[in-house]
Amino acid sequence: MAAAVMAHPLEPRDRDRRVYNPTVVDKGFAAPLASVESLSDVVREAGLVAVGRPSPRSLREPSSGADSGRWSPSTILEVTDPSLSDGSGGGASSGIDTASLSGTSAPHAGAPLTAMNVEDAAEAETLPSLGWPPGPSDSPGGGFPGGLGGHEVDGCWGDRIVKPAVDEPLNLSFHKLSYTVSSRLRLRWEKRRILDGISGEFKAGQLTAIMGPSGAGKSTLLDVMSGYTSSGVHGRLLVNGTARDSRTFRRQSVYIQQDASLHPQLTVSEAMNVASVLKLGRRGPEIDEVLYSLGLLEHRDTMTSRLSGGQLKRLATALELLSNPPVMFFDEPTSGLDSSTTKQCVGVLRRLARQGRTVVCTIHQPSATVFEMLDQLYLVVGGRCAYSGHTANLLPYLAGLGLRCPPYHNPADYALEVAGGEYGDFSEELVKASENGRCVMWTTTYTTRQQEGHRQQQALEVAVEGPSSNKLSRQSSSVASSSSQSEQRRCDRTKLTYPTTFWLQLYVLLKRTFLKGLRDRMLCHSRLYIHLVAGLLIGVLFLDIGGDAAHVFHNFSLLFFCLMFLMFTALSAMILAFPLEMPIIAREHFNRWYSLKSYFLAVTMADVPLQGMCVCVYTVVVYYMTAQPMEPLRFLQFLLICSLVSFVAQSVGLAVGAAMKVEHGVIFGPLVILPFTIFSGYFVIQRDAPTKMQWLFAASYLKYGLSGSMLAVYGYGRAPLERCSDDYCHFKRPEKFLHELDLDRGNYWQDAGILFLIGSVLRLSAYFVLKFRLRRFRQ
Ligand SMILES: Nc1ncnc2c1ncn2[C@@H]1O[C@H](COP(=O)(O)OP(=O)(O)OP(=O)(O)O)[C@@H](O)[C@H]1O
Repeated sequence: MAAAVMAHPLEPRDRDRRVYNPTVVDKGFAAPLASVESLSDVVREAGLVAVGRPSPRSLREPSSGADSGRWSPSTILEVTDPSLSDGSGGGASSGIDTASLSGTSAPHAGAPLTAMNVEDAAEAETLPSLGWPPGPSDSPGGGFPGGLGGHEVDGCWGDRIVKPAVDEPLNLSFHKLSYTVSSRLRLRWEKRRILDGISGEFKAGQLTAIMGPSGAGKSTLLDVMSGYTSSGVHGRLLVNGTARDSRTFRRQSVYIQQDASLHPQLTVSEAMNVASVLKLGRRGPEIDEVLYSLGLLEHRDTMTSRLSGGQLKRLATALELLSNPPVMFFDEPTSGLDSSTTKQCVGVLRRLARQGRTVVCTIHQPSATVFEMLDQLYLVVGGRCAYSGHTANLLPYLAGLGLRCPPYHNPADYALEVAGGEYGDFSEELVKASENGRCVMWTTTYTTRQQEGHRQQQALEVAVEGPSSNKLSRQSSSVASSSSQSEQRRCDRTKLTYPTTFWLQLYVLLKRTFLKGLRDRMLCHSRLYIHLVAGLLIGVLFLDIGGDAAHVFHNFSLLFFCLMFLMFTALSAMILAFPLEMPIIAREHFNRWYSLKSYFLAVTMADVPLQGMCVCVYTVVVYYMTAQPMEPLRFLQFLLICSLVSFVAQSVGLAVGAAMKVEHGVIFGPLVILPFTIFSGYFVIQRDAPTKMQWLFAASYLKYGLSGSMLAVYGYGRAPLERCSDDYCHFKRPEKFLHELDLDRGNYWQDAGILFLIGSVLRLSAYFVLKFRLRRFRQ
């Protein structure tokens, strides 16, 4: 029997009665002490019907209207005072109708909840809504009703609600899956099979852990299942029984890798905003909701670089959770976490699963408590399946093979010891017994099988009595219509490659890259100062030589040095742009935040203002101090040529950075551009070079830079130089000097055009190299 009491749960008079007041929920937790996360605790502490033990009604009635997809307060709790219940101690739960767990009316309708026990399902379905929208963000408590100010949330984030249940549960299965790589062994390419014909199923609503000894193939299996690795994979991958379409599946799943690669220069909320706009096309209320549910709300203004390891992992999950994906893969989400944080982390994964998601993770040596929190275990040994089934069935399974776990021994440890060969080599027996993952008899518990039987019995009754005679049929028809709607939504989504347009992606990524650049003050300022200081030094060294006919060769050296300097600074600024971000690009691009095109364009465009400023500062200082001709057109032409040379050098840097690792790029980059200096026309004039080497001059972009800058300074009918600090100046007339250097027939605009062309082609190549590298990076 349900009872709604109009008082705060912690008010003394009600504390005595131990009754929770649902109206507090309705009012958005306005009461000072009832913070949202403590709701379940309050109920538990109060000795009431646990959150995981709702009434049948609360299980069946999702909220409607504007709040659909979430659970309205009325469905959160219909709290029953045990004293008023039937005395079974289970309160309303004692009356749970197992049919209500069939998933027909639940938010994860259609998801087979075969291995979920009653409590688990109830836990999933009675998770309270956060009552969005929250109050003003500057309110105490971070804008959440009920207030979180000063509340230590880190300790209980595993107990919180996360995103609303998914509307499209997906069961993944794989049959005879193999993955082979070719590796080079003593000048020979050898094929190595890492996954060997394994099968299995990862169900919606369940938390599946992949375990096994080191090197068994756990991460590889996750890579293959998530689609992160696709070449070299053979076998059948199915989603809800039909062949997996990799493009569609990428829209439905996210993969959170072991090393949470995030942008250290952004705060938590900035990172969430970027993810939200890219994934949802807007900055939504989901941000605070998700942050809250993962215990990060009070850290939202913290720089990502200052987060702890566990917080980083949670942030990585929060970023992907924004799009409410039905399938989530986690590679070792608990590595590096202490036991308490590990428990919280697995708690979050379990909750994500309970809301209808398919959650698969790899895990190393879970404690007995953590192991109990898992639903399904997929044990891998040498790329084959040693066990696939419910965690509760592991020990009976092993016992059936004569492998008895010692009393008080952690089952997870025992399984790993067996798999690792500590009790002898049982791998063949295990693989045989599990039929390499095909055997499904261990996937359900005894209790669940009973529930399953009960549900089938009910379905049979409905079929006999007719479709309209039972509420189950009504639920079924609503499921049918919702599944056709979700089918429609799926079709709509299939047309889109990314959630947002190219231009929005470009805008967001540009903004993010700018922000990161500005935050990296050291790099940003030092680049500017280096150009200024170098300009001043060169200016002093070559002071006033520009108009002196006795120093034309010195001026020639000066112009060449200017190009060299700008070339190296531009190259080194861009050479690290991609290698350092490769893990981040791989994650974000794979999880469909943006296309590679928009990322590439944003990164290359974002550096333009800073590099432009650097070139301007340097050029203005040097041009003025060395007394080059004070004609605006000549100055602009010189500036343009300098900018184009740095554009080309940036493109070389991007291409080298895209193709190589950081350590290789730093060494190899300067080596790539050195040959261009030899054939620039400074050391050897083109007409004096052997005929067979003439083409190398044509390929040297520095030659066009030097030719262009000389023409800008001395070309186009410049008047004879007025000053001559020597007794005799042979090159008083600039055209005579240009003729000496074989530049008198040169064309400035042609040089500028060729430089632009070379820069663009190199940039395009950098894009394709990056695309290729990204593919290789995922293998
Ligand atoms: N691209 C590859 N080329 C060659 N060998 C590979 C490749 N990918 C994986 N392997 C090998 O496959 C085996 C399984 O690797 P995987 O990373 O999946 O193991 P794991 O079970 O996750 O190990 P750990 O628990 O230590 O992380 C390892 O021996 C690894 O060296």
